Amino acid sequence: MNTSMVQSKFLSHPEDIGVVAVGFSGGQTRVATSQLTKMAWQCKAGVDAAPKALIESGLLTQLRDELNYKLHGDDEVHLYTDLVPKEDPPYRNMKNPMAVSNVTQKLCDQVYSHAKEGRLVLTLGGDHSIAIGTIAGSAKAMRERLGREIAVIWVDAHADINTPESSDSGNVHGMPVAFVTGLAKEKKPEYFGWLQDDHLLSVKKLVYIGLRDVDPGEKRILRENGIKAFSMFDIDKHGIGRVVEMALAHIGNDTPIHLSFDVDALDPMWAPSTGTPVRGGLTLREGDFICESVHQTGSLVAVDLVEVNPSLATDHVGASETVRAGCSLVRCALGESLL
Ligand SMILES: NC(=[NH2+])NCCC[C@H](N)C(=O)O
Ligand SMILES: [Mn+2]
Ligand SMILES: [Mn+2]
Repeated sequence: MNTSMVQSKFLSHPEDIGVVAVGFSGGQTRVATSQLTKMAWQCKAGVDAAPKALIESGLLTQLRDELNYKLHGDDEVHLYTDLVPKEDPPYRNMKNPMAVSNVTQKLCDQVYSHAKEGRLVLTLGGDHSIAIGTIAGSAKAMRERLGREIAVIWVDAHADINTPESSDSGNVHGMPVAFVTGLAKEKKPEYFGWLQDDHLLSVKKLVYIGLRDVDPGEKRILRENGIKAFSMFDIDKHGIGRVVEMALAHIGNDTPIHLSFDVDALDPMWAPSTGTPVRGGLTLREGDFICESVHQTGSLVAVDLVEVNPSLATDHVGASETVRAGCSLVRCALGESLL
């Protein structure tokens, strides 16, 4: 491999990647294009569009042929339509709660089974609710394999740490961090009650980068739990280099890192085709730099790329630019740009 400069600390097969492609968007209900009926997101053409577009634009081929990784798992995209119940009324204010719970539970198993083999796991989403499954799977595998907790670097315009009660939208893609940290609790297995202690992430091991659209309730949660967060203000003030350095220092160098990258962390100039764009974001280079820096630690064990949604662009340039940006982020996290 041409990434041999970086020694992986926590992977027993650093040249192997477990790929999970999940075209699921039940964690968000905002649909910008056609007039859809209430539950029609299930069968909406293009729900599977993100992973498919990323794969069709050559991402996996590049990882295989240019970065010399051995890929395991998905060349095709899971839609998990079999896991979506016919009736799925709101529960504790959450929309599509059973569908999201079922899909993330299934994803947790998939991520876990790659991670326990000592592979890096790459998940191509889907909306950010899927991180409930990917982080739960990583956390459990690292506890079992290494007896270690994981850290999460969450790169996003949003904190996604609403509890069902603090959320205004009821969209579960705004809640994944609350569930995986145990700040949102639920006993019923069909509503995320399947999350056990060994699936959870400590709030001390969580770091945000890129925040700029945080709900008042979320600000309170961040403050009350002393969660480390670098907003766009911090990036303007210190520069991206210093911010990433501080984020990594917070985690320490003996902790496996799960990178969860929401493409809406990037400014809409680079990634317009996403469900909840917010102006004033990261440049593509700043996004790539975060990924490169995390790669360089040798601690990376999992990457999520989420919220790429080609069907939301007003023109195909916007869609393909967003896909291109997403591919770039993933390749940087996997060591492409190091000489
Ligand atoms: N993954 C995302 N794009 N999340 C956006 C969340 C927006 C808002 N905070 C909410 O709770 O609904
Ligand atoms: Mn976001
Ligand atoms: Mn997000």
